Amino acid sequence: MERRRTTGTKSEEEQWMVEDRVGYLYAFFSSLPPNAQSALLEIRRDNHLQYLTHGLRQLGPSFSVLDANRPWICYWILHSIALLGDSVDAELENNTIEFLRRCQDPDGGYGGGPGQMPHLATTYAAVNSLITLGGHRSLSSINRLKLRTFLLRMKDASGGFRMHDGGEVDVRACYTAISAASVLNILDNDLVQNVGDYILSCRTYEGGIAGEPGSEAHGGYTFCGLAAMILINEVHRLDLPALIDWVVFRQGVEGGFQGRTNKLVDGCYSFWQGGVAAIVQRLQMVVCEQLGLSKASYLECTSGSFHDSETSDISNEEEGNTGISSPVTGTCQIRKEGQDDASYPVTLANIGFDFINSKRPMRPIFSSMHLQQYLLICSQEEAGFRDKPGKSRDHYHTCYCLSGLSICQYCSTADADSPPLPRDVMGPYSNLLEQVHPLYNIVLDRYHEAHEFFSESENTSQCS
Ligand SMILES: CC(C)=CCC/C(C)=C/CC/C(C)=C/COP(=O)(O)OP(=O)(O)O
Ligand SMILES: [Zn+2]
Repeated sequence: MERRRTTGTKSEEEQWMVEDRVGYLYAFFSSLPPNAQSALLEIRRDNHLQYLTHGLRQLGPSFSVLDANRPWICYWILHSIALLGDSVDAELENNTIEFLRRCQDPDGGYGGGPGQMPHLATTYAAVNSLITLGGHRSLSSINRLKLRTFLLRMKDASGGFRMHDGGEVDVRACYTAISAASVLNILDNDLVQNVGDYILSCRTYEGGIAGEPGSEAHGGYTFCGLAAMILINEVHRLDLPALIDWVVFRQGVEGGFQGRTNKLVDGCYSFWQGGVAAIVQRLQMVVCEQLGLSKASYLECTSGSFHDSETSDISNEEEGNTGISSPVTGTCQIRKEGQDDASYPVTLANIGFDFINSKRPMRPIFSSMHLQQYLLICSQEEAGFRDKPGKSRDHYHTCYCLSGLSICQYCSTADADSPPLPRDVMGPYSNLLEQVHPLYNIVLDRYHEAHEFFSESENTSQCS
């Protein structure tokens, strides 16, 4: 079959170059004897850990580098280390908590460095970093009362959020605000007000979500929009069949995902697009409802998609109930079109928790193996990960390539707490990473610790 070559925002030369480099690596891999192939598929855990720890130390004991991105660097590194099943030593942990404390603005939120203006992106990164570090000192260093005030100040008349005082309003700002508020258990109706309308205004004719109304659909923003819509309990308002259609066609012949139509694949979209695909797996009832499928068709299209116990769980549902009520998707409570707050009360604080405890009623909608192959053979370096062959490693790509690998490894199990089967993990089973909460991109056990911590009354009193 003739391969379709696309033209558009990337040049044909660029696409050929990627295909040549990727093709060369795959041909090289195929030419190797089995033991050498296995070695190439191994996650070079120790090397990655060394690269990451060195990166965090480079920020120095005083983290004095002049950069507006430092909480991000902390998050990319700490999250990567957590995904690899490790943690930093006590000194580095103390330095990081202390540094992030100095980034916290007296009026709430976190800036890119001490004394810098608070910004939603660095606030999200700082909150996720502190949750990833875990422990009382780290979690209680977040001033949630002031943070809520900062988030409310960022709220725009459109319902969206602006990144910082006087800054741009976009879907990234909506997600970072909602994600931080949700995980810290400070999400309320004032913050949620009309944010769904803003996100809906960013949908595009292709089926994905853009950064702002009128822009092009992009994987980064589609992840942000979808995750935020779930966290505010309004995901039923998105056109999920159209979104699925868009995201599945973003996986390229190389195995990796592209961020938008006619652009090159890049390892970081393994998380942004792979995360969208993994999230959608738990929304099958909403999808079926939007497609107008009856319960019988729903059962038919899910039967055999996972293990027998999974299908029998679903068949035990009340007759005629095609709603997205809790039993079908585990405990995930997702509102149906037309249901109002009064008829379908939901506690905003529990949405993230219920979501991760829900089952995945359907199999992956993308090729997990092909994506793992791209990540392990084309993105992995001796230490660290990169966008694509020919590019250099960096902490951002290391974080999102590992996050994408974790998404791939766990997306074929129906239950949140069953370990993946060896056949679903490319390379040796020792490649298995920690599982992430896909709505926040935080390693699951750190998420659970934070959820418990911020649900306890003595820790929530500063917010009431
Ligand atoms: C939580 C949070 C802050 C999320 C951010 C999400 C994210 C990655 C947004 C992408 C932004 C964007 C339009 C990149 C395009 O860059 P490009 O033109 O260099 O890349 P491309 O060719 O792959 O589109
Ligand atoms: Zn990238």
